[in-house]
Amino acid sequence: MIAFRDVQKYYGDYHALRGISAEIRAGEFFSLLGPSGCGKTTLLRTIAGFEDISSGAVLIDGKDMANVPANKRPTNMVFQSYAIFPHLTVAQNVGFGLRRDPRSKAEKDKLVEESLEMVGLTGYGARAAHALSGGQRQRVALARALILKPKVLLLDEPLSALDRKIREQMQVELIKLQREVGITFVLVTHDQEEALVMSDRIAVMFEGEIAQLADPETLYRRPNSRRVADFIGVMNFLPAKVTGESGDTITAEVAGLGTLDVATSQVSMAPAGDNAAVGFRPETLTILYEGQQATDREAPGTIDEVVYYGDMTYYDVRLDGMEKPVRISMRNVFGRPVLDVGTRTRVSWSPGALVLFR
Ligand SMILES: Nc1ncnc2c1ncn2[C@@H]1O[C@H](COP(=O)(O)OP(=O)(O)OP(=O)(O)O)[C@@H](O)[C@H]1O
Repeated sequence: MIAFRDVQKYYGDYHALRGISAEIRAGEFFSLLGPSGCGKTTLLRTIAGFEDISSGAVLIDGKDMANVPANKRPTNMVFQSYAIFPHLTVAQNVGFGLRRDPRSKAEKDKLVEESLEMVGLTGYGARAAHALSGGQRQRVALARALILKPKVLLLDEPLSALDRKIREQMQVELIKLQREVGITFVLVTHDQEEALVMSDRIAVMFEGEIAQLADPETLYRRPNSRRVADFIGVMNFLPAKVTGESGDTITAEVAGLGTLDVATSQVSMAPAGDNAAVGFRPETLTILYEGQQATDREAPGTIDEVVYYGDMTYYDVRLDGMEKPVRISMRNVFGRPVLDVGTRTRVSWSPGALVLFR
């Protein structure tokens, strides 16, 4: 549907996009995720035609967009600042893009009504746009984009100005909407949780390059570098040394955990650094209570810090012999006490849950 072929973009001397090659499939919810300044907005704008590229190509449906101006592309963009016109009604805002459309007023009114229904604003047409909440305004902006039936909807941090509760609600609504209309959505966000929740696939970007492009689960379970692992959620790292390889097993000496064998499928193929490391997510470790057995391996340690979240508790545990603690998340099941700082404990872990970076 959309293809980037070695896209390079310079702003003067600044190299903002450094050879982007990727494909976005028709009908998918695709996110560009990365820290501020990594080039995700610039990349999104090259799809819309708001940004020229320095070299390479952007194709939509196989057609090179080089000489196609923004208003001739099958795309529409929704911005963070939901630029709607406060002095117009909701219906006038939504129908704005149809003002030069030759269809009759009755037909256009019907389209406006349909679009409002899609975003859950049935009956709001006559309201003044300035009298809407942030979430409602964002819906109006969406309806205004959808009424033009674009093949691709481009979303530039559309939810970042909303309160957490409304943002989470809108995330779910956007996924539903996307499934319903079947349009390709491309979302820019710096919020990893948002990207994980909403996307079919995510491109993680750093400094003008795509570091990894994968579905949410692969990004979370099998990040291809420590940097990606660190950006998506919490990952613990322990220094490791690879001591042997045979067939599809690699043996590593891991600080705090000892010697272990990992399958090559658990080894990330990031560029080799001087030192290897193993990474694991907080929920793959478990604190063992008195009398509890480890499901696989266990290691002794001391609780350094306790952060209580109601439904779960984070424990920072210093494994014996380690200077820095690892973070462990535990679901708070009824009847389980929260352990105190300083408690000696045992940690259950499984070699199958970790990733070896080297
Ligand atoms: N018009 C411009 N002129 C010069 N430099 C620019 C221009 N637009 C963006 N840049 C620079 O290019 C880099 C990428 O910008 P871009 O807006 O794509 O980043 P981003 O990942 O979307 O970040 P943010 O989340 O902060 O918007 C930044 O360092 C930015 O300062």
